[in-house]
Amino acid sequence: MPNEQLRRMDAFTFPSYSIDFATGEVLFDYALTGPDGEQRFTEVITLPLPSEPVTDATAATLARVLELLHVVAGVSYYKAAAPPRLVLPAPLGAAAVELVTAVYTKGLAEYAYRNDLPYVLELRPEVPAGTVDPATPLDNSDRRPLSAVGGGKDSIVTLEALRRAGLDPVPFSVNPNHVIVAVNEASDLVPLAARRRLDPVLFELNAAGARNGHIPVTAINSLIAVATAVLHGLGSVVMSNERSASDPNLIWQGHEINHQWSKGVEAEGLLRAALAEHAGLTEPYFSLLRSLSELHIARVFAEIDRYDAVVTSCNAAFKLRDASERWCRDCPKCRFVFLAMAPFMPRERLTGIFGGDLLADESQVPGYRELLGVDGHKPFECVGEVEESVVALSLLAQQDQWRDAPVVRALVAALPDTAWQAAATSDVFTPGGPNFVPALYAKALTALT
Ligand SMILES: CC(=O)N[C@H]1[C@@H](OP(=O)(O)OP(=O)(O)OC[C@H]2O[C@@H](n3ccc(=O)[nH]c3=O)[C@H](O)[C@@H]2O)O[C@H](CO)[C@@H](O)[C@@H]1O[C@H](C)C(=O)N[C@@H](C)C(=O)N[C@@H](CCC(=O)O)C(=O)O
Ligand SMILES: Nc1ncnc2c1ncn2[C@@H]1O[C@H](COP(=O)(O)OP(=O)(O)OP(=O)(O)O)[C@@H](O)[C@H]1O
Repeated sequence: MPNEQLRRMDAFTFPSYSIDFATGEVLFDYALTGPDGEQRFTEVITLPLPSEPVTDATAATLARVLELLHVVAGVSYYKAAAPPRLVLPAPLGAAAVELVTAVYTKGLAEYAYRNDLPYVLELRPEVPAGTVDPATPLDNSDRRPLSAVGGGKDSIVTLEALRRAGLDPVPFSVNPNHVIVAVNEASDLVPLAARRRLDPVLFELNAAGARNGHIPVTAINSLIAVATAVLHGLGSVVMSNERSASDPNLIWQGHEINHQWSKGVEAEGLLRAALAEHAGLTEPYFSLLRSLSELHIARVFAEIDRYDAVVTSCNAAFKLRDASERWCRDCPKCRFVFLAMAPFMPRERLTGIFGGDLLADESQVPGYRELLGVDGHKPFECVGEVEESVVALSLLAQQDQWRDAPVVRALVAALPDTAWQAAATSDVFTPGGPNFVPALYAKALTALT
C-alpha cells in the first residue's frame, strides 16, 4: 500500500484472534482502515505447549491474558500509520483500559517525539459499551517462577538470585537468539521459549517509508511470558527491570518521553492491575531488581562469573536482521555497561567479556560525554542515569588499573566540580523507590546484594 494511503488511515482495529491448542499457535489480526481501503496484518505467537492437556480453567485464564496481549501487541502495526482512532475489539474494565491507553501513548512517546506526532500522546481508545464478566481468581504465587531472560547482565542476576534462594526458576525467552541460548546453557536450567513472528507486510511497509519508531517491546514480551506461565501452571513472571528504567529521557509537549517506559515501574503497576482485573491473576508479574540502580546491578553481576563468555547486553545483538555477534562496542549501551562494570572487576576480565577495551579508545569520548551529562540528553537506549555514570567514573579515577586509561583521563578533565559533588553524596548503592516484589522474593535479592 502506498505511503500516502497509509497516512490517510483513520482507524486501527482488532478484527479477531484465535489459539490452536494442538500447536500453541496464537493468531492476532489487526487492520488499518481509511478512505482508500484497509491494510490487514497478522502476528503469530507460538506458545510452548505443556506436556499435560490444558484444562478448561487454564484455557479460560489464558484467553483473558491473550485478550490483553492482542490489544497491546497491536502497537507495532498501529505505528505504521498512527491514525487518530484506536477502536478496541470488546468492552474492557477500567484497569485494562488504563493499561492500553498508556501503552499507546506513553509507550509510543519516543516514536511520537521523533515523528513529531504530538496527538499520539493524547490518544484515547474507543471502548465498546458493555460489561466484562469478572475473571475467576487464580493464585499460582507459590509455584515455580518464570524468569524472563534477555541475555544481558540484569536477567542473569535475577536468575542467579532465584536459583540461589532455592526458588527453582524456569528461564523464559521470546525468540531466543544464540546469545540467550548460550546464557540458558550456562545456567544449566531447562528453559521455555515462545516464538513471535511479526507480519512480513510490516517490513515491506517500513522499506517503502511507512512511519516507524520505537515500541514498548517489554510490555509485549511480558504478556507473552504471563501467558506461558498460565499455560504451564507456573507462578509469577519475574522481570529484571531496574530503578532507572522509570526515568524519562526528556520532556516534550509537557509529556515525559521515556525510551524504556514499558520497563518502568508505572508500566509494571498497570500491567499487574490489568492482569488482576481481567485475568484474575493475584501475583502475576514483578521486577525483582526494581529497587536497584544499574550500577548496583553491575556490582552484583561482577560477583557471578559463570556467564562471562556469553553475557551480552548490547541491543545490536538482538536485531531481527544484521545482528552483531555479541557486543558491538560502539553504542550507548555498550559504553554504559562497560563503564558500570569496570569499577568492580579486573580490567582483563572486562575486556575479555567485551572483546575490547572501550576506555582505551579515545573515539568513545563523545559518546561517554553524553552518558555523563556533559553533552546532549540521556541517549534513547537502555542506559543508567547520568549520576550512575559519574559515580562509576569517580570510582575508576581512584583505581590504579583505570586512572590512566585515555577515556577516563579525558572524562575526568571534562566533568564540572558540581558533578563530583553530586557523586560524593549519591545513593546509587542504596536500594529505593517503589516496587512490587513479594516478601519471599525480596529475601532472595537481599541475599545476593
Ligand atoms: C534490536 C533493536 O534495538 N531494535 C530497535 C530498532 O529496530 P531495527 O529496525 O534496527 O531492528 P529490529 O529490532 O530487527 O526491528 C525491525 C523492525 O521491526 C519492527 N518491530 C520490531 C519489533 C517489534 O516488536 N515491533 C516492531 O514493529 C520495527 O518497525 C523495526 O524497524 O529500532 C526500532 C525503531 O526505533 C525499535 O523499535 C527496535 O526495538 C525493538 C522493538 C527492540 O526489541 N528493542 C529492544 C532491544 C529495546 O529497545 N528495549 C528497550 C526497552 C524498551 C521498552 O519500553 O520495552 C531497552 O532495552 O531499553
Ligand atoms: N527476548 C526476550 N524474552 C523475554 N524477556 C526478555 C527478552 N529480552 C528482554 N527480556 C526481558 O525484558 C527485560 C528488559 O530487558 P533488558 O534487555 O533491559 O534486560 P537484560 O537483557 O536482562 O539486561 P541488560 O540490561 O544488561 O541488557 C528484562 O527483564 C529481560 O529479562
